[in-house]
Amino acid sequence: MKKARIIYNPTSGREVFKKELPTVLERFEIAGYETSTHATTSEGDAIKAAQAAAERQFDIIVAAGGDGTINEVINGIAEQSYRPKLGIIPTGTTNDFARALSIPRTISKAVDIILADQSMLLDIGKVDDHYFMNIAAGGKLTELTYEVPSKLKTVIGQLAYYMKGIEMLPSVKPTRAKIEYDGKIIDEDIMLFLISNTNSVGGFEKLAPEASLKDGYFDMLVLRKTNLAEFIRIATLALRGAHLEDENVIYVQAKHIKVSTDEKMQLNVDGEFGGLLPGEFTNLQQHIEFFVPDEFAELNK
Ligand SMILES: Nc1ncnc2c1ncn2[C@@H]1O[C@H](COP(=O)(O)OP(=O)(O)OP(=O)(O)O)[C@@H](O)[C@H]1O
Repeated sequence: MKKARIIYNPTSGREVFKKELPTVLERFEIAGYETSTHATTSEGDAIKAAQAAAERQFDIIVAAGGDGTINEVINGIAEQSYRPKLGIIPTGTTNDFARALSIPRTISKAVDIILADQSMLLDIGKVDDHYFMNIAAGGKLTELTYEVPSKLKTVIGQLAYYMKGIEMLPSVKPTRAKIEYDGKIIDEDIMLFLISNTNSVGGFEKLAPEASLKDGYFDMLVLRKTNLAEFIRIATLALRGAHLEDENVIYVQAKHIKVSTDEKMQLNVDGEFGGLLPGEFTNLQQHIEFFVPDEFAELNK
């Protein structure tokens, strides 16, 4: 009998998963899985739980939560020699990775995808000694995401980021950065850089339109020094994916990237604080096997 470990964050999003857990377990049992669950208790707990599940040779791990929970589960298994397949039930406030995989937000539909048993090996990113699946970013602008209180995020979701962003825009200053990628160098004053594994970032679905989750490449966007008016113009273009032609935007694909800055700069990894730069980023091609819907599989043949 196949074994499934369900790791869920009971505090995630609107806290609805626990109520549906008995139904979810029953569906997995009917489909032939022996199931067990782990409710996460604090930050970092899903890392340990996922690592233990890999060591105990579970066939699959189901991660129910937001991007934070999925990030931790990935960090728990990325370095293991045996890595269970990963199913996602998006129940968080931010579910960028699930959106990139076209996984539905409804719990029962997300379970359908896992039980349909279609999986694909996908890329993840590594920065120094931790892993990410969506994005690593730096720049004064990205630092604002930590300033949104989590209560506020739960209540109004994505909007909280934008409100805080608009409030902080006038104080955003450029930073001198040296970015080495696959043997080339960018050495300029920049507003921000984004090293993206997926095309769906912070609610902007067309930010890195060519990003593929199996090609082994990051899509890197660098925004050169701009004034406030230019910045707002480019952000508006980015909403509909028309920013790549702008002379202030550098868009390249790379497997290996090193970033260092003159001033102290924080790194944001999958929406959380990820330490200070410098940082070295490596794309680990097709490193983890995920359950995906037909729609995603068709587009990513
Ligand atoms: N029982 C718990 N109590 C408090 N925090 C927890 C608990 N379990 C996990 N966490 C932390 O909550 C973080 C965010 O979780 P997750 O992404 O699943 O939910 P979310 O609702 O999308 O969160 P966010 O408000 O950060 O967007 C996780 O990275 C983890 O560190």
